[in-house]
Amino acid sequence: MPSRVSDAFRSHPLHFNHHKHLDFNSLKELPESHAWTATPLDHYPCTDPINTTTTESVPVIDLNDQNALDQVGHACRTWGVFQVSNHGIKTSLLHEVESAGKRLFSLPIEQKLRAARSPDGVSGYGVARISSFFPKLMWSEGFTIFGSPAEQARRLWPHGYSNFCDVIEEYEKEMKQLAGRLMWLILGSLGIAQEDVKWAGPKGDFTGAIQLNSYPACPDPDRAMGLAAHTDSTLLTILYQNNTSGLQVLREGSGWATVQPIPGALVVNVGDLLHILSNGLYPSVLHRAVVNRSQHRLSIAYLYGPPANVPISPLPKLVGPTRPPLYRPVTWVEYLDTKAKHFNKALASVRLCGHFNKALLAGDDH
Ligand SMILES: C=C1C[C@]23C[C@@]1(O)CC[C@H]2[C@@]12CCC[C@@](C)(C(=O)O1)[C@H]2[C@@H]3C(=O)O
Ligand SMILES: O=C(O)CCC(=O)C(=O)O
Ligand SMILES: [Fe+2]
Repeated sequence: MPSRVSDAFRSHPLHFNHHKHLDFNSLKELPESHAWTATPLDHYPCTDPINTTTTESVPVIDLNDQNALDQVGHACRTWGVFQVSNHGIKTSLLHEVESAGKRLFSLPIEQKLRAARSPDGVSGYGVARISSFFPKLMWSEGFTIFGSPAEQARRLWPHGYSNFCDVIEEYEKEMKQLAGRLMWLILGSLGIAQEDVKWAGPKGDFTGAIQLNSYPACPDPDRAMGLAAHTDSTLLTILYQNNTSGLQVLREGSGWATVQPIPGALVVNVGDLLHILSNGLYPSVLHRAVVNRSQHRLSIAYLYGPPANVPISPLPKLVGPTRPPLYRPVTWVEYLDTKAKHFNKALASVRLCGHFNKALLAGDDH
């Protein structure tokens, strides 16, 4: 088993031919390669009709509100996602990172491919990692940054990469701080304090990745998919979306709810590792990105995880005689490796209590 996040995908490389990377802006029709077809893999183990939509709104929480703790707890239990305002990240930094993303994606395809993510790597330009589980391609391109952005940025702009790096590094620093604050707020809403999480002491080396997602305007949006339904393999994810909607979350019992962009707000969603840590009390949220005919959409996700090699398991305080531990311990690296292999069955594959067996994994068609 690899021990570093950067090595998590060694055993499941993602091979994509460069000719599959399209210059989206030059296309007047949706190519067959991108005409999305629902597959059984779209269907997670949930009871909802998968294509129903709802007009319900994701909770918006003012972090300065004195009831923020309770509101966060309620949102995590019932939605697995919420938007935050008064989060302390300067609007100017959000705009700068948005411009940096736009600058990157508007480069010619040949230039972007110079920073292509290697098949077994984490950082760089390419299609979403989960693409290999689907017969058709998604209408999006992505750029993943894990650790320093310098190596990839130098390939994109050999003579002028420092501005991009400065903005990304500043964003990483600010996001890491906010993600820590949000994690303790979320755990606090479960009655968990810092001393209850031994591995998360002051030296706890939490890690984060930045995922820039670009969704060009699409000539046939109803037949395309920006980013297929998935949960994040994180503790939590903080997402900045520009003023174009596209993010949808699955609301149990109701269907897909659009997360309307609110200027300056950030979207926070529960990831699979928080789902495990909370012993299933705060379920990770299934989400996807749809595309539209006239507007380019950009989103920037900060994927926040625990120290790479710490076994994550249900917190002892959330386990008891009436609530046995639902998941076995798993490190972030091991979980990313499992996700790369089993995608939507990864969480079930680490579940205890006989809810899952090897026969289910045998159905993987990856
Ligand atoms: C830390 C990570 C989580 C992620 C894989 C990655 O190494 C970096 C990219 C992340 C992302 C973003 C888009 C959706 C997703 C499922 C994917 O394909 O790449 C997530 C991965 C994840 O959360 O499993
Ligand atoms: O673009 C979006 O709104 C969703 C992005 C996302 O889910 C991700 O990067 O993990
Ligand atoms: Fe996501």
